[in-house]
Amino acid sequence: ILGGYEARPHLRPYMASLQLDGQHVCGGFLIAEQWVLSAAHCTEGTNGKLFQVLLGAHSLSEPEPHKRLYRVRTQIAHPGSNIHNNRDDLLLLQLEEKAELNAHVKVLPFQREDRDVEADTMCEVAGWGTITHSGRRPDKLQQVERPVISRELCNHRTRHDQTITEKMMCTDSRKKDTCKGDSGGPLVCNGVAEGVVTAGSRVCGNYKKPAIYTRIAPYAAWIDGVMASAAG
Ligand SMILES: CC(C)CC(=O)Nc1cccc(-c2cccc(CN)c2)c1
Repeated sequence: ILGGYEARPHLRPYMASLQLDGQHVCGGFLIAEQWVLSAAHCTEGTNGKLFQVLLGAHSLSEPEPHKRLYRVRTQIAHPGSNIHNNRDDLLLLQLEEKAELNAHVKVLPFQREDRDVEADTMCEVAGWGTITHSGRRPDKLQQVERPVISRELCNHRTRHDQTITEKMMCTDSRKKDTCKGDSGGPLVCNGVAEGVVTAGSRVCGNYKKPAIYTRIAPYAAWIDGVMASAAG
């Protein structure tokens, strides 16, 4: 997160850190006791290795009472996701066991009504992604408030030039923005997860490249289907 600030500890008990060999790679969030939603592009370069999911954390390094690392039973990328564009950039992770829910570990409801969030709506996004252009990584969860911008503006020739589909949404990226390692985290508007951070043009803090999110509502049926079929 560029231009943000340290989150109040455990005010976002749904936040997950997707880790490989103890290193934070991407964000994610708890959508059910045994399921985390993140971004498919986070699996780039992992050579099919499974993530581990850290829940209940504020600091990535310090011991905290409700912090717990979960193994992943299965990772399911949306069948439409690919490395060439940001379309269908969603990843579902089934934990080896149900997460122990408590004050620091909670499920975040996601939007199921497929209607655009109005432009200028202030939303918030949090993550352990880089906090400087030089790529400094924070130890503690950061957050920032960002206004939604219209798809029309986001699709302008000088911005993302007609690549933003009706299954995506954008927020202003002037100075305050998502950045590397924030992918997979939720864009929360009025307490509901409306979007999942995607890398887009992999540029941060430049108003010409607004932040892009995969809207969740259009994928509610896919998410429910995967969770139901894996329920076993
Ligand atoms: C395996 C993945 C971590 C690879 C990756 O995502 N790289 C990468 C590099 C630079 C910026 C970003 C990035 C992320 C989220 C939002 C934005 C733009 N606001 C950029 C993402």
